[in-house]
Amino acid sequence: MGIHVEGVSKWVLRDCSFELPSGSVTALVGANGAGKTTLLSLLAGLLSADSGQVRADGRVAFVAQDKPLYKHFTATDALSFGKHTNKVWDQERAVGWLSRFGVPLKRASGRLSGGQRAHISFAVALGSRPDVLLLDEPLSELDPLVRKEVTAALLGFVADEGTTLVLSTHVVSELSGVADRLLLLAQGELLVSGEVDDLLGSHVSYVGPVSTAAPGPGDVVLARHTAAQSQFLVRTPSPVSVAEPWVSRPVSLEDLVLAHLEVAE
Ligand SMILES: Nc1ncnc2c1ncn2[C@@H]1O[C@H](COP(=O)(O)OP(=O)(O)OP(=O)(O)O)[C@@H](O)[C@H]1O
Repeated sequence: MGIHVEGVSKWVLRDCSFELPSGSVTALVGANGAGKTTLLSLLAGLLSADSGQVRADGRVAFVAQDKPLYKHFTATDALSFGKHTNKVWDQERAVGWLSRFGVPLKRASGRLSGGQRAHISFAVALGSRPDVLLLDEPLSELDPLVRKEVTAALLGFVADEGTTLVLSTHVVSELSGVADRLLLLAQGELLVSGEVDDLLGSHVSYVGPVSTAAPGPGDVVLARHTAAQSQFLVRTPSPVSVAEPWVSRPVSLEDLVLAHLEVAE
């Protein structure tokens, strides 16, 4: 149960095409206003495309960025709502999530913390046993330890049930080891798309003496110069070793994302 998107355009989004296989974990990154929520809303079927096609196979659940909940609803009410509005419902899983994270079941959500409300949204989404789970900045309300636990739990669903996960985030430092695919949006355009391993294998950083040109082949994504040295982050299908005094270094996912975002600014 994957996602297929072809030539989709909507307001700021222009001609986005990509495919996400079943059981993949995709990080959707981009600056504020790049179009992440718009793209997730299209995938969730909450918006329709002006042109192009979106196909998400199976049941889709979407946890919106602001995690909207009726403020008088308790967690129990929210699960009851989930049960009555979804064809498939797994009460045990939904309740299990809330008890794992210690969310009071009988307190109105208006009197819960942002993190506790986020857990109610997760519980409702997971209770619907989605094949495709779309999360818009899911971790933003959570403390660092809980972020780790939530991420591990979500990856558990991917591993155990082949759930296809797409999550937008600004916290690029936490993507490594989580996402196996990347979608990077800049001003509505899909600037980078693909498997993380392929992308890391096709980017390299060259560091050496001050120079106006990179010492090896490829498209320069970002160049930085100090008084003493130059550094080029380059995209190339096959990184080569460079002659001394230059050194080539592998690029981390964070470096790669930040470089593309910085250039797109
Ligand atoms: N209902 C709408 N009608 C027209 N334009 C919209 C609408 N909603 C959002 N936009 C515009 O679309 C652009 C992309 O917004 P979107 O919310 O998708 O960005 P985002 O990448 O999720 O940003 P952020 O990281 O700040 O949440 C913005 O310029 C925004 O003003």
